[in-house]
Amino acid sequence: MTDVAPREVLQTVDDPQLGTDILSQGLVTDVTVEDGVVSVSVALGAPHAPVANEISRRIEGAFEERGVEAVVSTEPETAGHEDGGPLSGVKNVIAVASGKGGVGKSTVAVNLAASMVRRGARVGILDADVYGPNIPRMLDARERPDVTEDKHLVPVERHGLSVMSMEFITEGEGPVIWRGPMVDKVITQLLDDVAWGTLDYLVVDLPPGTGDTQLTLLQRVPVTGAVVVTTPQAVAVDDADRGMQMFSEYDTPVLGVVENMSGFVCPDCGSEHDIFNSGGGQALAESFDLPFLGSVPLDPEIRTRGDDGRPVALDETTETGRAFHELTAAVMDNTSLVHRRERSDE
Ligand SMILES: Nc1ncnc2c1ncn2[C@@H]1O[C@H](COP(=O)(O)OP(=O)(O)OP(=O)(O)O)[C@@H](O)[C@H]1O
Repeated sequence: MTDVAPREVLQTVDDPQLGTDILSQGLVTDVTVEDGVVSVSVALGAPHAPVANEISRRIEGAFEERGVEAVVSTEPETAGHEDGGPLSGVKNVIAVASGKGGVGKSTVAVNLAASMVRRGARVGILDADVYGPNIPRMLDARERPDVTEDKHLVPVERHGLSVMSMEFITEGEGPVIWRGPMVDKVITQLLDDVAWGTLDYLVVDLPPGTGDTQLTLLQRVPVTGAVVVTTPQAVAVDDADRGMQMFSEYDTPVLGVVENMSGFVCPDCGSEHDIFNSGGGQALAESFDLPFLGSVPLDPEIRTRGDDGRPVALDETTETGRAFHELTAAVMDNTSLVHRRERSDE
């Protein structure tokens, strides 16, 4: 052990996505040696991202090759939003957005959040779709949230997720037609007056388009990254363009594009049909130079399980469950990438 310099070893470990070594990238936050065992802390920003496991394995392997045991911890050293506000225990805010309504944005948000839980993360979901909140139905979370002594709403727990929806605070008054300032007030309440606690990820289901809710959220919260959901039909480039402009105005990185309702696997004959065409998501990603995160098939189980409050992503034995699991891995890896890029730019 004595002739192994830990920092020199770390310099030989490359980041799998960026290709540069993790030491010069500034990812190593601490190195200690005790009883011949090297402890390394790396800041990767996105807990339970597969890339974090890969980097840990690379570090351990590099030491093992030199006959040294290494223990790696990948938890980020800070909580995330350090303003001391209600989101200060939240490490990553992931906004799920779409240019148009009805493309399955809420479905993707719920299943993404459920898959993150399956991967071991602490996750909350905020239904910010003030005009059509459907997260409570998709998770069968209908009860009124408790209120703490200092008047904070306690998210409803379901399938390991902390859930909050504007439907909880409007007592199911039905569809609302709200003007900008009112939307602003409700979103502010959902952000400020909720006891979110410690979360690795807060997934936010935005309403479609580029309205008041999106602007309030982007102004008020440091959103770590956005996931854009689209369908395979000819994508309305104008809508997408407005969305991308909005995110870039607020310096919000777009983590990538998901194509939903991509191909239909016929339950009777087993063959796949491209009912809505295919490749629209990939094309959208390419035209904006964004990562393509994956596609989700048109699967009747998505709707039936969504209606029963049991997201399909909870069951990885199904092909659709696995599709969500894979795209969630890509979302988490790209979230980590945002943090790692930030550190190497510091
Ligand atoms: N891949 C899919 N296969 C089958 N049904 C789906 C799929 N994705 C979504 N759905 C169904 O389509 C309907 C609309 O989905 P969802 O509410 O997620 O869309 P949205 O984009 O969030 O809509 P809104 O514009 O109202 O916010 C739901 O009934 C949902 O179960």
